[in-house]
Amino acid sequence: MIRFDDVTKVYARGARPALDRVSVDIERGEFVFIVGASGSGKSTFLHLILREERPTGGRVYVAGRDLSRLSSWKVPQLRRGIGVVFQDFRLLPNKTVFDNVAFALQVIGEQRHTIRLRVPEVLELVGLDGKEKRLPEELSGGEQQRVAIARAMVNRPPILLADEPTGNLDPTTSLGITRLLDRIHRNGTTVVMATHDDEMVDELRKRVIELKTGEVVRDESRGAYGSERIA
Ligand SMILES: Nc1ncnc2c1ncn2[C@@H]1O[C@H](COP(=O)(O)OP(=O)(O)OP(=O)(O)O)[C@@H](O)[C@H]1O
Repeated sequence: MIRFDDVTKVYARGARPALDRVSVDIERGEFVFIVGASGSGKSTFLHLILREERPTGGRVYVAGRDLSRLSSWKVPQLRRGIGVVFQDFRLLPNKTVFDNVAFALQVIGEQRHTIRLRVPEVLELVGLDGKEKRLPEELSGGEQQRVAIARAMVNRPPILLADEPTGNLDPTTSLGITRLLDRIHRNGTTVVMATHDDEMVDELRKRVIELKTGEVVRDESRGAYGSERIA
């Protein structure tokens, strides 16, 4: 589903690579944690999948498409197939829960009856039914993140990228969010989650790819957050 073939990313001439000859294959339907210290290249990894950045060397493939050969006018189509969730939720503050999620369908020109059907469906999936009319400020952090996940999933993308989705949440709330991402994964979505959240990684025991100064130093199928913690 996602393939990095010897990918290097250098942002500024002379700077140390943010990613250094990374080769990784993520199958359709996998759940993968990307871990590593701050600055190790996790966000860069996600930006390359979205073609928000382009590699300096090597190739990135998403759903069989070589992103280096993708015309600019096809980038929106690529991104439509990828839901994205961020640490800071990024909700529209003056729109209700329903409208925040509906907006993702409106911008791609979905019809009103599709929107009326899909939004309640996805809000139920994330456990927010009954809160459609609230504004983001009337929700807890965990609920706001659920809205963001609903917005990312309402278009039914085959891939979900999450960049530190539990970074602003307490441990109990984080666990709920991570379990929700796991449920989405079990429904068939390929999930890639960059995180510092050791408890989440240890709880779920999914594939773990660890980056260190841009290099893959570990890739385990049922990994823990830190390699030293593996029995
Ligand atoms: N737009 C940019 N321009 C220049 N350098 C950048 C840019 N984005 C990231 N970098 C550099 O690339 C390296 C990797 O950054 P990246 O954001 O991918 O790491 P990260 O693992 O996501 O970090 P964090 O956990 O703090 O979010 C860092 O040295 C960073 O300073």
